[in-house]
Amino acid sequence: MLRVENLAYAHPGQAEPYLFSFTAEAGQVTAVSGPSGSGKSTLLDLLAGFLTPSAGRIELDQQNLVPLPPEARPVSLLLQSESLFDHLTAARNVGLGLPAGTGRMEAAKQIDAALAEVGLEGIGHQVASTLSGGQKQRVALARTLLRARPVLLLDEPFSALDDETRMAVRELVGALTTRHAWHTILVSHHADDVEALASRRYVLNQRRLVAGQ
Ligand SMILES: Nc1ncnc2c1ncn2[C@@H]1O[C@H](COP(=O)(O)OP(=O)(O)OP(=O)(O)O)[C@@H](O)[C@H]1O
Repeated sequence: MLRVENLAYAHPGQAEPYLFSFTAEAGQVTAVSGPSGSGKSTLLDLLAGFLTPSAGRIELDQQNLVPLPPEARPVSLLLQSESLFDHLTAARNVGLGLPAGTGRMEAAKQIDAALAEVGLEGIGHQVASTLSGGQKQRVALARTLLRARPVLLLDEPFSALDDETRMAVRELVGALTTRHAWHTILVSHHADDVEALASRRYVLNQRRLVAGQ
């Protein structure tokens, strides 16, 4: 279980800190919504380690993550778009999720398996700039698979996609979360994404997270 307790942070110039507390279960999507400027990205940045809280804990299965720098956290981040290197092939982008020193044969095997799992068998040779928005998000998810980190942060991940693609990628996120027991935190403005995916919902209100409907 991911347990966030009284995680406090104020941006420069803010008199009152955000104070975040919530829990997220393995294998489930936990949604965080709230109006623009309410602090959703601030929460994700704290979880990813890009911001340092003034107090509070982030515990994953009893381990406190707060002292860990971003690269050592068991956390992956998937944004709206632009998370691939456009000049690299899909396979090279996926391979960035592998630990340094993975042998070539082993890397090729794992990359192929990850691409197949996200429904992109056989497109490994294609340069990322030639892929559709939905394919790019699938490649980013394949890279996340190889990173094998148990917390997945999603910041408006479907916003740049057309309706049909968004539903397919959304379904894939749900399936991967269940299969790999990820603690997936979804930040979304879209009620239908939250409705379709989230087992637990929180709303940011006056610098606090409150249980949503
Ligand atoms: N580096 C910063 N310095 C000062 N204030 C900041 C900084 N980053 C964010 N803020 C302020 O903190 C508040 C929360 O910002 P945040 O980006 O977390 O909101 P959000 O809910 O993610 O918004 P949106 O939905 O528009 O992305 C906003 O009032 C913003 O102006």
